[in-house]
Amino acid sequence: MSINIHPAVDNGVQPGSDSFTGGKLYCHCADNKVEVTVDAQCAHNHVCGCTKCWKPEGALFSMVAVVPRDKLRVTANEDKLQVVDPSAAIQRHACRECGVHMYGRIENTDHPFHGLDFIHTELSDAQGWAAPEFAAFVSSIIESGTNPDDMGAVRARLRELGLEPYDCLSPPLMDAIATHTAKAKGAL
Ligand SMILES: N[C@@H](CCC(=O)N[C@@H](CS)C(=O)NCC(=O)O)C(=O)O
Ligand SMILES: [Zn+2]
Ligand SMILES: [Zn+2]
Repeated sequence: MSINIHPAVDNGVQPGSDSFTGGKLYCHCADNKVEVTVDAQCAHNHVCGCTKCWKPEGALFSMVAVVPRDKLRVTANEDKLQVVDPSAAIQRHACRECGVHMYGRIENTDHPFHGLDFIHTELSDAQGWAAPEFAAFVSSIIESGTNPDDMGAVRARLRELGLEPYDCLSPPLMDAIATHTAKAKGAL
């Protein structure tokens, strides 16, 4: 069985550059592409198996990272963007023609990740974006039709690529979310 995790990692994870400061993202339309300009290196890049994140054709996982929202601007064809699911915590702005998700934004100021936008760095031609570090929501690929019997092989392949598999986010990010919640409740 061939396992297509994501085209950006299937031939090995490429390291990012410490001196990288951002680039432009383009949707998949042949013309009048939506263009998003990001003036920052990304953080917490990872592959995500959830059904909500945009995945390229044939990939089991999405690749998604965050940048400060004040470092991201839509610089061309913004009129083609629409929010995929207005009820979701992450408002994913997708091109209505090609379907690619250009950025995800959290508008709830109480959310632990408010202030960060979610991006797919593969939409950029620039080299140097920080590499994916782990695999999130791995079990969720079953919800998109992956045979549960294949999960052992998928997790083994992720480990081979150096992408430790988790069924939610990584422990440091789950700790950051819990810390935010504890502070909001006064427990910390
Ligand atoms: N099992 C669910 C998990 C969805 C999920 O919780 N996704 C995570 C990772 S992207 C999340 O933070 N979602 C928030 C949102 O989509 O707004 C699915 O695959 O649809
Ligand atoms: Zn498009
Ligand atoms: Zn996701």
